Amino acid sequence: MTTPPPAAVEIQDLWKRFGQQIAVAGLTLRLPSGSFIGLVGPNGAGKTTTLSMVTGLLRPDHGRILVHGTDVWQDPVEVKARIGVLPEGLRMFERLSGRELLQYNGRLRGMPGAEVDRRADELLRVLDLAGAGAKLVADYSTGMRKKIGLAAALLHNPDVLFLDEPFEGVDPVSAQTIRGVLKRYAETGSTVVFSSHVMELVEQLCDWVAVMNAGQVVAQGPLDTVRGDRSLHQAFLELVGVRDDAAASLDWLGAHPGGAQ
Ligand SMILES: Nc1ncnc2c1ncn2[C@@H]1O[C@H](COP(=O)(O)OP(=O)(O)OP(=O)(O)O)[C@@H](O)[C@H]1O
Repeated sequence: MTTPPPAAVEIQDLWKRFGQQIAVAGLTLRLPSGSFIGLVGPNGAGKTTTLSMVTGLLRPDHGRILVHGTDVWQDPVEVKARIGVLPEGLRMFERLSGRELLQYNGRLRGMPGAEVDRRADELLRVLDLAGAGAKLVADYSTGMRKKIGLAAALLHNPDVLFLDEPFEGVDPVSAQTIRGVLKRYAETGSTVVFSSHVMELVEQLCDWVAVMNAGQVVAQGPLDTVRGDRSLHQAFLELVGVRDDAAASLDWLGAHPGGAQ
């Protein structure tokens, strides 16, 4: 019997409630180190809430989260030094240029200035932002914002990278660039955890998948085990219980025989 790889992230009985809404309901999850992990689930499943709690941005009501064995909420400084985060709806310092943003992030993390400059140059070049390094972040497009956010998350070479929908609103060329950077990062034995709605992308990139529904994990494991002999798309629809008849009651929609009503 082979021993399983150590956990990069271990979540035990995690709960989060917003008023009447239970967003995360007793979630338990183990994400192996050195894996490329896809977190999938329908809208409102609790992915962003979970990632926010795992990365120390949102305090859980209950439960425990360990990143490489360190408790996120008991020892946040140590954990935050080891992780990189690209949150959803990333808020950035809009009046800094892309390069200044990276320099600021690097200095905040205590890195020497010369090393920050060297890495910032390389990241800007690899992410096709070299020509936009002096442009204000406020003037960046959606895809450029994702890329500079990714650069900021990678700058200190974290052990684990958390990305909330990194490909949302990104064109195919930029998506390819981001994919290349993430693959290169994962090949070094680091761990990537990203949420996405694009099953094809998760299938292409990930070797491990966790499927969430209604605040809980309904499947987790190696990609091949979770999808079985189906596509991930099909497995996902079956796991979260797709409703084929959802639109049937919209009998007023379409067909205007006697003119529009
Ligand atoms: N700050 C908040 N206040 C109130 N309810 C919230 C808040 N944040 C999340 N929720 C609710 O918690 C549930 C889970 O939301 P969450 O954003 O975590 O889901 P998600 O899986 O990331 O969804 P999506 O795929 O649409 O981004 C939803 O019902 C949402 O309305």
